Amino acid sequence: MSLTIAFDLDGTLIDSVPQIADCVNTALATRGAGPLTQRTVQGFVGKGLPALVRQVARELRLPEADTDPLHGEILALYTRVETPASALYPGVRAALAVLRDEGHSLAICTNKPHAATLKCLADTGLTLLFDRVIGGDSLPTRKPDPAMLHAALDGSGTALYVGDSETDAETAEAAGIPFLLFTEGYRKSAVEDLSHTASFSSFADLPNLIATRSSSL
Ligand SMILES: O=C(O)COP(=O)(O)O
Repeated sequence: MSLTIAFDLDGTLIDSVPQIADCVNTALATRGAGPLTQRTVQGFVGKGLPALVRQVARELRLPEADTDPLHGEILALYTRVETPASALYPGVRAALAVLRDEGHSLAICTNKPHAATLKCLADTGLTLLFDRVIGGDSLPTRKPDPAMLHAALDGSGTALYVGDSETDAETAEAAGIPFLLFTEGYRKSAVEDLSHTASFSSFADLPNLIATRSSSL
């Protein structure tokens, strides 16, 4: 059976924290603030850029009035930053190619800003694999609101969402779509806390896992 499979981006297909941290720290350096470690920045990824900037500002006690300018500067850097192909998690490209060859339609549903998402997909050579790309500023609301996932799935009844975080799991649940958890990404809680969720730790296993599950969808 062919499915529409939506993927989260940061922490699912791509380990993008080094690039995000670079953008954040470049903008902070002009203020004489920071730098923040990649680990700290990773903890702020998942709810979109405005939420990340608010957490950066809180962490460093930056003046409230600086939040909007800081967001604008980070967004400008983020839209230009190069993502190396090595940022893809192992096996991602091959797994996506297999899923396409099997006739599935693929989409991106990420809270990363849309322009930065398109650049990241182009840099890593993934653009042509996806039929639809919904970014964090594509719609009035972000994940965990399910509207983004509905848009990414474009009305397809037989669908799956693949992501790495609690936000992704919550989004899938709100949309009524089955969820597959990639356990090697930026999840904040223990895997056991999400043990009711089907999971995988290697993209080499994903096509088989989807084939097994698609029979029960
Ligand atoms: O928070 C972000 O900017 C992106 O996060 P996501 O790709 O995991 O949705």
